[in-house]
Amino acid sequence: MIGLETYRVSAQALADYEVTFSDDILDRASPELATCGNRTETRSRRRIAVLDESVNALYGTRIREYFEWHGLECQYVVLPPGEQHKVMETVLTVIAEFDRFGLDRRREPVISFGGGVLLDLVGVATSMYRRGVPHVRVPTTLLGQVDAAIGAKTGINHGAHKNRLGSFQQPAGVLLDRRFLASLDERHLRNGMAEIVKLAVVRDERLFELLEEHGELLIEERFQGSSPTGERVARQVLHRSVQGMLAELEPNLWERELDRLVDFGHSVGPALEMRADGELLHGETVAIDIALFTTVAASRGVLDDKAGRRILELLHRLALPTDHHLLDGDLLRRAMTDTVRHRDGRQRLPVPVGIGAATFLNDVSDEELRSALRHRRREAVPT
Ligand SMILES: NC(=O)c1ccc[n+]([C@@H]2O[C@H](COP(=O)([O-])OP(=O)(O)OC[C@H]3O[C@@H](n4cnc5c(N)ncnc54)[C@H](O)[C@@H]3O)[C@@H](O)[C@H]2O)c1
Ligand SMILES: O=C(CO)[C@@H](O)[C@H](O)[C@H](O)[C@H](O)COP(=O)(O)O
Ligand SMILES: [Co+2]
Repeated sequence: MIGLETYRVSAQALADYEVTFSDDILDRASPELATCGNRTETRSRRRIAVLDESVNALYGTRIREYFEWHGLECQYVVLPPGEQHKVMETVLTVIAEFDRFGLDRRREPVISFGGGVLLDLVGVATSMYRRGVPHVRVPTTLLGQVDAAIGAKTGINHGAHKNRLGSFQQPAGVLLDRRFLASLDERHLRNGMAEIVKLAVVRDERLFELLEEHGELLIEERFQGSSPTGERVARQVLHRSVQGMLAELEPNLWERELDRLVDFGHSVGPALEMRADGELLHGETVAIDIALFTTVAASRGVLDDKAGRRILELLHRLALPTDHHLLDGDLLRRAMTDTVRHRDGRQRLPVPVGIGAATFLNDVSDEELRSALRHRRREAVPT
């Protein structure tokens, strides 16, 4: 007690989880999937697995064979793919399945197989159910592997807003297996590349160079290492991306600090993504946002023209969009209003000051943004 009427409660939550690269998690000889997330002494042989519909079609048989071989009794829930399903209704469907299964509180990890959409929404369900049940994440998209799966954020869209509802929930474990990327279509590979470009621009010049030199090869080989160079670079790029992302996330996992470099690409992007209503993928809006704020930085002179050009050229080379017809002055203004609220009253706009280095701006006017947009359109390479 610190006064006559006041009791202070002070407790700390420890985040402690592992992100593990594994070469073939569905190989029955790999123990990771069978053991991941079950750290309690009273181990259970039951699991509930939530699968994206496409992942189920492609890998469902192998996943079922794996759990069966390991003597785990598993219930399967298959969810339809697509950002339009990242809503509360789907979360409640998942929760109804937990009830039907009779999910124990700690010893029966929920295991998710899918991209960022599925992981985000199952994350919401697992963080709410009994106020938190363990969740093992198995990302099957590039974007999932380098970003969505490895931090502590869960989220669903609500109203007109991206990720308006969600929670911070550390995963019980994350298993990264690039073999899943073999079946990913080219657009979704490029989409994942956008989050890698984001990270490279703000903190890792070497990663940026690797993308400049080998980005197209990586996409062509779907990160499967069909050539010796492709193999070496795929491993390097995935490891540098995950390592760099975790280095940004770990010291600020609960986002007490709102100046976040990994928000680069996400200042007006989320509003554009919602407005485009399925026409643009998440990573594509990240690319458009990167292009816009690179232009802001170059126009201000905090970024030299050569570096600015390299960033835009890399986006073009990776066939990522750098503009969209729905991006206009009105959208920019409304996006910034919401972003400032999300960042607690300040803009905190990450912008590059070189390749691999960034700063935050807090005084960008609506006119400056509109002017950057006009500038981008004048410079746009006709296709
Ligand atoms: N929580 C976070 O920190 C965080 C970070 C970044 C992005 N996100 C969220 O992630 C979402 C985007 O994730 P995404 O890009 O992975 O999209 P996604 O989950 O929609 O998956 C993309 C598509 O690929 C299909 N698919 C998945 N795995 C496949 C495979 N191995 N082979 C073939 N097809 C496969 C899916 O069915 C889907 O159609 C957005 O909602 C974004 O907000 C969250
Ligand atoms: O897209 C996401 C998370 O949703 C990440 O790629 C990104 O690094 C950041 O977490 C976002 O910039 C901020 O996300 P949010 O708080 O707006 O959901
Ligand atoms: Co993102």
